[in-house]
Amino acid sequence: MSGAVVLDIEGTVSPLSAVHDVLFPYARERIESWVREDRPGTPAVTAGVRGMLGERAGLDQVVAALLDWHDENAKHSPLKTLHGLIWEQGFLAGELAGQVYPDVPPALAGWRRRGTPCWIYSSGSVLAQRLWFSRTDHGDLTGHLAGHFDTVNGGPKREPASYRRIAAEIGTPGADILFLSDSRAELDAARAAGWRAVGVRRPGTTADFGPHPVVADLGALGTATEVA
Ligand SMILES: CSCCC(=O)C(=O)COP(=O)(O)O
Ligand SMILES: [Mg+2]
Repeated sequence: MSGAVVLDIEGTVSPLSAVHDVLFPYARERIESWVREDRPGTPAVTAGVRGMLGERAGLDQVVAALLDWHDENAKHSPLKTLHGLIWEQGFLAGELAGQVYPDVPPALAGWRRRGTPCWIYSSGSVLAQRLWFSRTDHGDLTGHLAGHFDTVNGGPKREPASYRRIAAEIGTPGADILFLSDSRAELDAARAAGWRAVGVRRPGTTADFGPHPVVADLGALGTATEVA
């Protein structure tokens, strides 16, 4: 076996609406109370926000920054960490569940069967990713995954350096890694790092993928993924 597959979540294996209409509102309602009540894990989030705003930022400024970043869909790590902590409570309470397109479970199973490790790289925190794949509308898919990268252990998704770091971490040359995403900027960054990059255009989306090959679902990749 050689090669690996790396998958984006939102807009690629999961509908945008599952994140934007369900997960994000669930988190937004709770951001302020979690920070003010110093819930487990939030001191590190507050410290991370202060690291970005300045160490003297008061709690009101920290809360305002998190809410602004949330509303802008900024991918700053302290916000994404807080999202994961809040969502964990929702998943454990049965109020949230993962959602993937129907072509995703068979594709993951196929890569696993062929001995091709499949990794996730999302701006959502590793905690959020694990919860998402462990409780999907198609069951627990975590057994198909080799591991997870986010903006903390991988880096920003639009920077080639992040893709070089991940390739080194998983011990696979970039030329043998297939990256699938709905974002042209992410595909550009992966390609600049020497990865193979393929756009995924889901129903209702009109992204311009520029020079990158595009598929409508993971089944359309066929055996071409035998980078893989
Ligand atoms: C289920 S993980 C939450 C998704 C998320 O928070 C996010 O920002 C999605 O970004 P992606 O990199 O997967 O497009
Ligand atoms: Mg995406």
